[in-house]
Amino acid sequence: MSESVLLDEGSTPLDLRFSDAELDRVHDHVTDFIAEQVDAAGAEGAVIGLSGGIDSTTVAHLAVDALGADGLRGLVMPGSVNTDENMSDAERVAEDVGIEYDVIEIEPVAEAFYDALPGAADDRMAESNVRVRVRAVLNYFAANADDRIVLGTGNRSEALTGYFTKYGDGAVDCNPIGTLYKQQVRQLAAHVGVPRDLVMKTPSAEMWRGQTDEEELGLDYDTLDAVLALHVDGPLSTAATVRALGVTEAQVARVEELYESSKHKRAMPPAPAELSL
Ligand SMILES: Nc1ncnc2c1ncn2[C@@H]1O[C@H](COP(=O)(O)OP(=O)(O)OC[C@H]2O[C@@H]([n+]3cccc(C(=O)O)c3)[C@H](O)[C@@H]2O)[C@@H](O)[C@H]1O
Ligand SMILES: Nc1ncnc2c1ncn2[C@@H]1O[C@H](COP(=O)(O)OP(=O)(O)OP(=O)(O)O)[C@@H](O)[C@H]1O
Ligand SMILES: [Mg+2]
Repeated sequence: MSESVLLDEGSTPLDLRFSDAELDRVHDHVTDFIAEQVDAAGAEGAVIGLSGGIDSTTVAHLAVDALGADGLRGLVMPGSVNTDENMSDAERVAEDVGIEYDVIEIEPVAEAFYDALPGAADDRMAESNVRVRVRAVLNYFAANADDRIVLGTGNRSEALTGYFTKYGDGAVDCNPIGTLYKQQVRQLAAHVGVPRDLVMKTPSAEMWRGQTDEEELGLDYDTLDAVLALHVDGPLSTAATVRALGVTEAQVARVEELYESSKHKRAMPPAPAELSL
């Protein structure tokens, strides 16, 4: 099946997909970026956490195109919430791209944190963010030990909505797909040969059982991407965005709220202005 047939399913409020020629250029731009980042760090290669989801799968394919299979090490890190299907997909991705990978059970590490601060894990988000941050520590443990950098898998849609854990999956050395909306990541995934079932998989952070990104965000990714592109990244007012996309004012307001409330995640931690003494 051709890529265009694969991705033509369903209708999107705004088509942000690249032409075939653009897609080749995006591929080369991103693989050059990965190679340059490793080179600039004077590192031997890169580390990536593999979840079986489309973002990490796409970055793994691009990184192997950039660095060769020896240049990338995968970490598959199941916790109590991850489904067996996702974890076996993550291993399948590592095998498909031919990289060495480790499978590390994170629950004992996370449990040590829960025991260290009794009661804090009663808050579901606090508990879930610990697992995400445990994975970040392990990524850096592997990177430090092997002289590698940590590849992020964050995309533009997640960055603009703050849909990541601060110093968790956001703790990385670079974000190769960080300028691409989710819709474009899906297209690039098909372009680099990611199997169809992974391209079409429902995005999930797997913070808790049954979680889906779209349910938690309150919008489907195609609508989110469209509002981000026209209103947050683009020049259109709320009213013009509503007219252009056929979305509701409430949907635009939701995107604005996500964007505004997550500004702190896109900035260096602030310090007071320098005092002249
Ligand atoms: N205005 C502000 N200025 C400075 N700092 C501020 C702040 N507001 C909160 N904070 C700090 O940020 C913390 C909250 O941020 P954070 O710890 O990230 O936690 P939070 O944003 O509450 O939760 C993480 C979100 O990202 C989603 N996520 C996580 C991981 C992976 C994925 C995925 O797509 O795979 C998605 C997750 O489902 C959830 O919606 C606060 O505890 C506080 O320390
Ligand atoms: N169980 C896991 N093992 C290893 N890495 C993980 C695991 N869960 C999450 N990660 C890392 O955290 C990143 C953020 O998760 P996220 O869900 O946004 O991406 P994804 O799973 O690759 O794609 P999707 O958003 O479509 O589910 C992943 O891309 C991966 O690098
Ligand atoms: Mg996921």
